[in-house]
Amino acid sequence: MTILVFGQTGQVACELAQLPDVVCLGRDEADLTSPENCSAAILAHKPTAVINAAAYTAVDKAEEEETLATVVNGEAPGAMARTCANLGIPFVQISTDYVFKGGGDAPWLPNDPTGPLGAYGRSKLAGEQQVRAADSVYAILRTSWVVSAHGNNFIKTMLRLGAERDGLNVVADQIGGPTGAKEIATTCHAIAMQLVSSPNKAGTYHFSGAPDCSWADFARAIFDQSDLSCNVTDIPSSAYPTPAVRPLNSRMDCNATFETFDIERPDWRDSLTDILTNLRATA
Ligand SMILES: NC(=O)C1=CN([C@@H]2O[C@H](COP(=O)(O)OP(=O)(O)OC[C@H]3O[C@@H](n4cnc5c(N)ncnc54)[C@H](OP(=O)(O)O)[C@@H]3O)[C@@H](O)[C@H]2O)C=CC1
Ligand SMILES: Cc1cn([C@H]2C[C@H](O)[C@@H](COP(=O)(O)OP(=O)(O)O[C@H]3O[C@@H](C)C(=O)[C@@H](O)[C@H]3O)O2)c(=O)[nH]c1=O
Ligand SMILES: [Mg+2]
Repeated sequence: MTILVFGQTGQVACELAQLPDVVCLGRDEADLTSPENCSAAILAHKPTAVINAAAYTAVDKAEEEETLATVVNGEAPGAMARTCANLGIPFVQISTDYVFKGGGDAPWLPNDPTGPLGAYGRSKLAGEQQVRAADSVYAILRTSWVVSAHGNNFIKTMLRLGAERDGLNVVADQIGGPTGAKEIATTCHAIAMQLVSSPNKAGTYHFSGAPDCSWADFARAIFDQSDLSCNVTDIPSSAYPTPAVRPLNSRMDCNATFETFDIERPDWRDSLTDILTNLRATA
Protein backbone atom coordinates (compact mmCIF):
# COMPACT_ATOMS: atom_id res chain seq x y z
CA MET A 1 0.00 0.00 0.00
CA THR A 2 1.17 3.54 -0.83
CA ILE A 3 -0.34 6.83 0.30
CA LEU A 4 1.08 9.40 -2.08
CA VAL A 5 1.50 12.90 -0.63
CA PHE A 6 2.11 16.07 -2.62
CA GLY A 7 4.44 18.24 -0.51
CA GLN A 8 7.57 17.38 1.44
CA THR A 9 8.85 20.50 3.18
CA GLY A 10 5.57 22.01 4.44
CA GLN A 11 4.19 21.83 7.97
CA VAL A 12 1.58 19.14 7.25
CA ALA A 13 3.72 17.26 4.71
CA CYS A 14 6.57 16.91 7.25
CA GLU A 15 4.16 15.32 9.72
CA LEU A 16 2.62 13.05 7.06
CA ALA A 17 6.12 11.79 6.26
CA GLN A 18 6.23 10.20 9.76
CA LEU A 19 3.12 8.07 9.13
CA PRO A 20 2.89 4.52 7.72
CA ASP A 21 3.03 3.80 3.95
CA VAL A 22 3.48 7.48 3.04
CA VAL A 23 5.58 8.60 0.07
CA CYS A 24 6.07 12.39 -0.10
CA LEU A 25 6.79 14.22 -3.36
CA GLY A 26 8.79 17.45 -3.21
CA ARG A 27 8.70 20.27 -5.71
CA ASP A 28 11.53 18.65 -7.71
CA GLU A 29 9.40 15.51 -8.23
CA ALA A 30 6.03 17.22 -8.72
CA ASP A 31 5.81 20.97 -9.32
CA LEU A 32 2.21 22.14 -8.84
CA THR A 33 2.71 24.91 -11.41
CA SER A 34 2.43 22.01 -13.89
CA PRO A 35 -0.86 20.19 -13.21
CA GLU A 36 -0.07 17.57 -15.95
CA ASN A 37 3.10 16.77 -14.05
CA CYS A 38 1.01 16.04 -10.93
CA SER A 39 -1.23 13.63 -12.85
CA ALA A 40 1.84 11.88 -14.28
CA ALA A 41 3.31 11.48 -10.77
CA ILE A 42 0.13 9.76 -9.56
CA LEU A 43 0.10 7.41 -12.56
CA ALA A 44 3.78 6.56 -11.98
CA HIS A 45 3.39 5.69 -8.28
CA LYS A 46 0.12 3.69 -8.55
CA PRO A 47 -0.90 4.67 -5.00
CA THR A 48 -3.77 3.40 -2.85
CA ALA A 49 -4.79 7.00 -2.04
CA VAL A 50 -3.49 10.55 -2.59
CA ILE A 51 -3.25 13.46 -0.13
CA ASN A 52 -2.41 16.97 -1.36
CA ALA A 53 -0.47 18.82 1.35
CA ALA A 54 1.24 21.28 -1.02
CA ALA A 55 -0.17 24.76 -1.60
CA TYR A 56 0.62 28.39 -2.24
CA THR A 57 0.15 29.66 1.35
CA ALA A 58 1.59 33.21 1.33
CA VAL A 59 -1.70 35.01 2.05
CA ASP A 60 -0.54 38.60 1.46
CA LYS A 61 1.79 37.86 -1.47
CA ALA A 62 -1.08 36.03 -3.21
CA GLU A 63 -2.75 39.43 -3.74
CA GLU A 64 0.03 40.17 -6.29
CA GLU A 65 0.38 36.61 -7.59
CA GLU A 66 -3.21 35.43 -7.91
CA THR A 67 -2.61 33.74 -11.28
CA LEU A 68 0.19 31.62 -9.85
CA ALA A 69 -1.76 30.91 -6.64
CA THR A 70 -4.75 29.79 -8.73
CA VAL A 71 -2.69 27.33 -10.78
CA VAL A 72 -1.11 25.83 -7.64
CA ASN A 73 -4.20 25.87 -5.39
CA GLY A 74 -6.91 25.46 -8.04
CA GLU A 75 -5.71 23.74 -11.25
CA ALA A 76 -3.21 21.32 -9.71
CA PRO A 77 -5.63 19.78 -7.15
CA GLY A 78 -8.21 19.58 -9.97
CA ALA A 79 -5.81 17.55 -12.12
CA MET A 80 -4.90 15.34 -9.13
CA ALA A 81 -8.58 14.65 -8.38
CA ARG A 82 -9.39 13.81 -12.03
CA THR A 83 -6.50 11.34 -12.15
CA CYS A 84 -7.67 9.77 -8.86
CA ALA A 85 -11.20 9.51 -10.29
CA ASN A 86 -9.85 7.67 -13.35
CA LEU A 87 -7.91 5.26 -11.12
CA GLY A 88 -10.81 4.84 -8.67
CA ILE A 89 -8.68 5.86 -5.66
CA PRO A 90 -9.50 8.36 -2.86
CA PHE A 91 -8.18 11.92 -2.92
CA VAL A 92 -7.81 14.15 0.15
CA GLN A 93 -7.48 17.90 -0.42
CA ILE A 94 -6.68 20.28 2.45
CA SER A 95 -8.55 23.59 2.36
CA THR A 96 -8.96 26.59 4.61
CA ASP A 97 -11.21 28.78 6.76
CA TYR A 98 -10.24 31.64 4.41
CA VAL A 99 -12.84 30.39 1.87
CA PHE A 100 -15.40 32.01 4.20
CA LYS A 101 -16.31 35.67 4.34
CA GLY A 102 -16.24 35.60 8.12
CA GLY A 103 -19.38 37.45 9.22
CA GLY A 104 -21.33 36.77 12.41
CA ASP A 105 -20.15 34.51 15.21
CA ALA A 106 -21.73 31.13 14.42
CA PRO A 107 -19.34 28.29 13.54
CA TRP A 108 -19.33 27.60 9.77
CA LEU A 109 -20.92 24.35 8.60
CA PRO A 110 -19.32 22.52 5.64
CA ASN A 111 -22.23 23.46 3.34
CA ASP A 112 -22.47 27.12 4.36
CA PRO A 113 -22.02 29.66 1.54
CA THR A 114 -18.41 30.62 0.88
CA GLY A 115 -17.19 34.13 0.04
CA PRO A 116 -13.41 34.52 0.20
CA LEU A 117 -12.08 38.00 1.03
CA GLY A 118 -8.73 37.65 -0.73
CA ALA A 119 -6.77 35.97 -3.53
CA TYR A 120 -5.49 33.06 -1.40
CA GLY A 121 -9.03 32.19 -0.28
CA ARG A 122 -10.33 32.48 -3.87
CA SER A 123 -7.56 30.19 -5.14
CA LYS A 124 -8.30 27.59 -2.42
CA LEU A 125 -12.03 27.80 -3.23
CA ALA A 126 -11.21 27.18 -6.91
CA GLY A 127 -9.38 24.04 -5.78
CA GLU A 128 -12.44 22.86 -3.84
CA GLN A 129 -14.68 23.40 -6.86
CA GLN A 130 -12.35 21.55 -9.23
CA VAL A 131 -12.01 18.63 -6.80
CA ARG A 132 -15.81 18.30 -6.41
CA ALA A 133 -16.30 18.49 -10.20
CA ALA A 134 -13.79 15.67 -10.78
CA ASP A 135 -16.20 13.21 -9.17
CA SER A 136 -13.53 11.18 -7.41
CA VAL A 137 -13.95 9.65 -3.95
CA TYR A 138 -12.74 12.86 -2.33
CA ALA A 139 -12.49 14.51 1.06
CA ILE A 140 -12.00 18.25 1.25
CA LEU A 141 -10.75 18.91 4.78
CA ARG A 142 -10.92 22.58 5.74
CA THR A 143 -8.60 23.49 8.58
CA SER A 144 -7.28 26.73 10.09
CA TRP A 145 -4.35 28.53 11.74
CA VAL A 146 -1.85 25.67 11.23
CA VAL A 147 1.08 25.44 13.65
CA SER A 148 4.03 23.08 14.03
CA ALA A 149 7.69 22.91 15.00
CA HIS A 150 8.60 22.99 11.29
CA GLY A 151 8.20 25.79 8.79
CA ASN A 152 6.63 29.20 9.22
CA ASN A 153 3.68 29.79 11.49
CA PHE A 154 2.26 32.10 14.13
CA ILE A 155 4.00 30.36 17.07
CA LYS A 156 7.41 30.79 15.42
CA THR A 157 6.63 34.42 14.57
CA MET A 158 5.56 35.19 18.15
CA LEU A 159 8.70 33.54 19.61
CA ARG A 160 10.92 35.54 17.24
CA LEU A 161 9.19 38.90 17.88
CA GLY A 162 8.74 38.19 21.60
CA ALA A 163 12.50 37.71 21.99
CA GLU A 164 13.11 41.18 20.49
CA ARG A 165 10.37 43.20 22.20
CA ASP A 166 8.68 43.70 25.60
CA GLY A 167 5.23 44.02 24.08
CA LEU A 168 3.27 43.21 20.93
CA ASN A 169 -0.04 44.43 19.49
CA VAL A 170 -2.09 41.50 18.23
CA VAL A 171 -5.52 41.40 16.59
CA ALA A 172 -8.28 40.32 18.95
CA ASP A 173 -11.30 40.46 16.62
CA GLN A 174 -10.36 37.51 14.38
CA ILE A 175 -11.58 34.32 16.08
CA GLY A 176 -10.69 30.77 15.05
CA GLY A 177 -9.12 27.47 15.99
CA PRO A 178 -5.34 27.01 15.98
CA THR A 179 -4.59 23.51 14.63
CA GLY A 180 -1.48 21.35 15.00
CA ALA A 181 -0.01 20.10 11.71
CA LYS A 182 0.59 16.73 13.39
CA GLU A 183 -3.13 16.36 14.16
CA ILE A 184 -4.03 17.41 10.58
CA ALA A 185 -1.62 14.81 9.17
CA THR A 186 -3.04 12.02 11.36
CA THR A 187 -6.56 13.07 10.37
CA CYS A 188 -5.84 13.18 6.61
CA HIS A 189 -4.18 9.77 6.84
CA ALA A 190 -7.14 8.29 8.76
CA ILE A 191 -9.65 9.83 6.34
CA ALA A 192 -7.75 8.48 3.32
CA MET A 193 -7.77 4.98 4.87
CA GLN A 194 -11.48 5.19 5.74
CA LEU A 195 -12.34 6.33 2.20
CA VAL A 196 -10.60 3.26 0.78
CA SER A 197 -13.07 0.98 2.56
CA SER A 198 -16.03 3.41 2.81
CA PRO A 199 -16.24 5.60 -0.33
CA ASN A 200 -19.72 6.73 0.80
CA LYS A 201 -17.98 8.96 3.39
CA ALA A 202 -16.76 11.33 0.64
CA GLY A 203 -17.52 15.04 1.08
CA THR A 204 -16.43 18.33 2.63
CA TYR A 205 -15.40 18.39 6.30
CA HIS A 206 -14.03 20.76 8.92
CA PHE A 207 -11.16 20.14 11.33
CA SER A 208 -9.79 22.82 13.64
CA GLY A 209 -8.29 22.94 17.11
CA ALA A 210 -10.42 23.84 20.15
CA PRO A 211 -11.28 26.04 21.95
CA ASP A 212 -11.87 28.92 19.51
CA CYS A 213 -9.84 32.00 20.43
CA SER A 214 -8.46 35.25 19.01
CA TRP A 215 -4.92 35.61 17.66
CA ALA A 216 -4.23 37.78 20.73
CA ASP A 217 -5.44 35.02 23.10
CA PHE A 218 -3.30 32.56 21.18
CA ALA A 219 -0.25 34.84 21.45
CA ARG A 220 -0.75 35.13 25.22
CA ALA A 221 -0.95 31.34 25.53
CA ILE A 222 2.28 31.02 23.53
CA PHE A 223 4.12 33.42 25.89
CA ASP A 224 2.57 31.79 28.99
CA GLN A 225 3.94 28.41 27.95
CA SER A 226 7.33 29.72 26.75
CA ASP A 227 10.10 31.26 28.89
CA LEU A 228 9.62 34.65 27.19
CA SER A 229 7.81 37.49 28.91
CA CYS A 230 6.06 39.65 26.34
CA ASN A 231 2.97 41.74 26.99
CA VAL A 232 0.20 41.24 24.41
CA THR A 233 -2.18 44.14 23.77
CA ASP A 234 -5.52 43.50 22.03
CA ILE A 235 -6.02 45.54 18.85
CA PRO A 236 -8.73 45.54 16.16
CA SER A 237 -7.88 44.30 12.66
CA SER A 238 -8.22 47.91 11.47
CA ALA A 239 -5.09 48.75 13.52
CA TYR A 240 -3.07 46.03 11.74
CA PRO A 241 -3.52 46.69 8.01
CA THR A 242 -2.39 43.90 5.65
CA PRO A 243 -2.62 43.54 1.83
CA ALA A 244 -5.15 40.67 2.21
CA VAL A 245 -8.25 41.05 4.38
CA ARG A 246 -8.70 38.14 6.83
CA PRO A 247 -12.10 36.79 7.98
CA LEU A 248 -13.18 37.90 11.46
CA ASN A 249 -15.15 34.73 12.12
CA SER A 250 -13.10 31.60 11.36
CA ARG A 251 -15.00 29.34 13.78
CA MET A 252 -15.72 25.99 12.12
CA ASP A 253 -18.32 23.42 13.08
CA CYS A 254 -16.43 20.10 13.11
CA ASN A 255 -19.31 17.83 14.20
CA ALA A 256 -19.65 16.03 10.85
CA THR A 257 -15.97 15.02 11.05
CA PHE A 258 -16.65 13.39 14.41
CA GLU A 259 -19.88 11.76 13.29
CA THR A 260 -18.45 10.38 10.05
CA PHE A 261 -14.83 9.56 10.91
CA ASP A 262 -14.88 9.46 14.74
CA ILE A 263 -12.24 12.23 14.82
CA GLU A 264 -12.61 14.94 17.50
CA ARG A 265 -11.35 18.51 17.57
CA PRO A 266 -7.88 18.44 19.16
CA ASP A 267 -7.11 20.83 22.05
CA TRP A 268 -4.59 23.33 20.62
CA ARG A 269 -3.11 23.93 24.09
CA ASP A 270 -1.78 20.34 23.97
CA SER A 271 -0.45 20.91 20.44
CA LEU A 272 1.26 24.09 21.67
CA THR A 273 2.93 22.23 24.57
CA ASP A 274 4.13 19.53 22.17
CA ILE A 275 5.49 22.06 19.65
CA LEU A 276 7.33 24.12 22.31
CA THR A 277 8.87 20.93 23.74
CA ASN A 278 9.97 19.99 20.24
CA LEU A 279 11.46 23.44 19.56
CA ARG A 280 13.37 23.40 22.90
CA ALA A 281 14.81 19.97 22.11
CA THR A 282 16.07 21.10 18.70
CA ALA A 283 17.26 24.60 19.76
N1 LIG B 1 -0.63 27.34 7.07
C1 LIG B 1 -1.87 27.55 7.52
O1 LIG B 1 -2.10 28.30 8.50
C2 LIG B 1 -3.03 26.86 6.88
C3 LIG B 1 -2.87 25.99 5.82
N2 LIG B 1 -3.96 25.39 5.24
C4 LIG B 1 -3.76 24.46 4.13
O2 LIG B 1 -3.10 23.32 4.64
C5 LIG B 1 -2.26 22.75 3.63
C6 LIG B 1 -0.87 22.56 4.19
O3 LIG B 1 -0.36 23.83 4.57
P1 LIG B 1 1.04 23.99 5.31
O4 LIG B 1 1.58 22.66 5.65
O5 LIG B 1 0.89 25.03 6.33
O6 LIG B 1 1.91 24.59 4.10
P2 LIG B 1 3.34 25.28 4.16
O7 LIG B 1 3.20 26.70 3.80
O8 LIG B 1 4.05 24.89 5.41
O9 LIG B 1 4.07 24.50 2.96
C7 LIG B 1 3.59 24.59 1.66
C8 LIG B 1 4.10 23.40 0.90
O10 LIG B 1 3.66 23.48 -0.44
C9 LIG B 1 4.76 23.32 -1.30
N3 LIG B 1 4.58 24.04 -2.54
C10 LIG B 1 4.25 25.33 -2.73
N4 LIG B 1 4.22 25.62 -4.04
C11 LIG B 1 4.54 24.47 -4.69
C12 LIG B 1 4.71 24.12 -6.07
N5 LIG B 1 4.52 25.01 -7.05
N6 LIG B 1 5.04 22.84 -6.36
C13 LIG B 1 5.26 21.94 -5.39
N7 LIG B 1 5.13 22.21 -4.08
C14 LIG B 1 4.78 23.47 -3.74
C15 LIG B 1 5.93 23.87 -0.52
O11 LIG B 1 7.13 23.40 -1.08
P3 LIG B 1 8.48 24.33 -1.14
O12 LIG B 1 9.12 24.21 0.20
O13 LIG B 1 9.26 23.71 -2.24
O14 LIG B 1 8.03 25.73 -1.43
C16 LIG B 1 5.62 23.31 0.85
O15 LIG B 1 6.01 21.97 0.96
C17 LIG B 1 -2.39 23.68 2.42
O16 LIG B 1 -3.38 23.17 1.57
C18 LIG B 1 -2.89 24.98 3.02
O17 LIG B 1 -3.62 25.76 2.10
C19 LIG B 1 -5.23 25.57 5.69
C20 LIG B 1 -5.47 26.41 6.74
C21 LIG B 1 -4.38 27.11 7.44
C1 LIG C 1 2.93 39.18 13.47
C2 LIG C 1 1.59 39.73 13.89
C3 LIG C 1 0.43 39.29 13.27
N1 LIG C 1 -0.75 39.81 13.65
C4 LIG C 1 -2.00 39.29 13.02
C5 LIG C 1 -2.08 39.30 11.51
C6 LIG C 1 -3.08 38.21 11.23
O1 LIG C 1 -4.40 38.74 11.32
C7 LIG C 1 -2.87 37.23 12.38
C8 LIG C 1 -2.12 35.97 11.98
O2 LIG C 1 -0.98 36.30 11.22
P1 LIG C 1 -0.41 35.32 10.11
O3 LIG C 1 0.44 36.09 9.19
O4 LIG C 1 0.15 34.10 10.77
O5 LIG C 1 -1.78 34.94 9.39
P2 LIG C 1 -2.06 34.21 8.05
O6 LIG C 1 -0.80 33.95 7.30
O7 LIG C 1 -3.12 34.96 7.38
O8 LIG C 1 -2.61 32.79 8.54
C9 LIG C 1 -3.44 32.08 7.67
O9 LIG C 1 -2.65 31.32 6.79
C10 LIG C 1 -3.39 30.68 5.78
C11 LIG C 1 -2.43 29.86 4.94
C12 LIG C 1 -4.60 29.99 6.25
O10 LIG C 1 -5.13 29.11 5.56
C13 LIG C 1 -5.31 30.49 7.48
O11 LIG C 1 -6.02 29.47 8.17
C14 LIG C 1 -4.41 31.21 8.45
O12 LIG C 1 -3.65 30.32 9.26
O13 LIG C 1 -2.12 37.93 13.37
C15 LIG C 1 -0.85 40.78 14.63
O14 LIG C 1 -1.95 41.26 14.96
N2 LIG C 1 0.30 41.22 15.24
C16 LIG C 1 1.53 40.74 14.91
O15 LIG C 1 2.56 41.17 15.48
MG1 LIG D 1 1.23 33.02 7.20
